[in-house]
Amino acid sequence: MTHNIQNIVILTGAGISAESGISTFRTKGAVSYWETADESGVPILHRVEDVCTPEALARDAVLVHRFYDERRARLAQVSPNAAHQALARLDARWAGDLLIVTQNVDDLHERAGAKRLLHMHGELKSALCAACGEAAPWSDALPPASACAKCNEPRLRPDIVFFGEMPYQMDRIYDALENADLFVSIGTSGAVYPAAGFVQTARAAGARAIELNLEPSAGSALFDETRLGPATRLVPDLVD
Ligand SMILES: CC(C)NC(=O)[C@H](Cc1c[nH]c2ccccc12)NC(=O)[C@H](CCCC/N=C(/NCCC(=O)O)S[C@H]1O[C@H](COP(=O)(O)OP(=O)(O)OC[C@H]2O[C@@H](n3cnc4c(N)ncnc43)[C@H](O)[C@@H]2O)[C@@H](O)[C@H]1O)NC(=O)OCc1ccccc1
Repeated sequence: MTHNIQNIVILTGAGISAESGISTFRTKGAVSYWETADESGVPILHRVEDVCTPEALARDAVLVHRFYDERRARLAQVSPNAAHQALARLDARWAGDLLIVTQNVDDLHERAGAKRLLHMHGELKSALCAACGEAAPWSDALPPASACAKCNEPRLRPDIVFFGEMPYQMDRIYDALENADLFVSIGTSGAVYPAAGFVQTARAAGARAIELNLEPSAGSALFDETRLGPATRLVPDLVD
């Protein structure tokens, strides 16, 4: 990390958790899928429209809850990898401003020790009350119809930002982007907005922009530099 860099914003996507065994997003043409697996390991493709929109929750809450229950249960079977750990080391030692903005809803960044971390699309381990907006840790003891501890309404949902919903803490993110000297994007296809637009905001503010990805992304041309390869190699190389 060169000397004239004070403030850093790091954006991560599903690619940083891929080597930990968490599946990435699939986009075939216009249709986007999430892949999980049934108990015998047979892959199941869920269309985003069926599991990750407010309409889907209204239409079939049991399916949406089962989809996120499966992904939450998967967290117990996976661990942070060398890329998560390298970012946690950088977070611990960096004297300037640093913010890790993740699109991921898994808990691998914080399990690696990252502190200056923001989940812009929510977290699997959090429950949200659809009535009063109260967020609370998700506990598996929570039967689907259980009530909100604050307003007692039985309308708890996964604390996940669905498509069509506003991502979390956008003001804090844009403040950090406008003050960044370095913007690093790791393991993201640049397919989903507003995250896919952060590189333009950072560059417009004068930041240097580096992309670390297995393959070129939809936004590669917007970066000063693209390094191709697995995150577990590229991220330690960048930060150590
Ligand atoms: C599909 C897309 C076109 N649609 C959108 O972007 C929509 C609509 C939209 C808004 N603005 C637009 C402008 C233009 C076009 C469309 C839009 N955006 C929204 O709806 C957003 C909300 C979007 C958030 C939805 N929720 C998620 N996640 C939570 C759920 C869950 O996770 O289940 S998005 C979800 O999908 C995205 C997946 O992308 P990636 O993480 O990048 O993963 P992907 O698999 O695609 O790519 C992985 C990459 O890693 C690389 N890789 C793989 N292995 C490795 C490896 N080992 N090492 C390194 N790299 C690796 C691969 O090469 C690949 O490039 C992430 O953001 C993820 O969080 N909300 C909103 O705009 O609200 C409006 C609004 C405005 C004002 C007021 C109110 C409302």
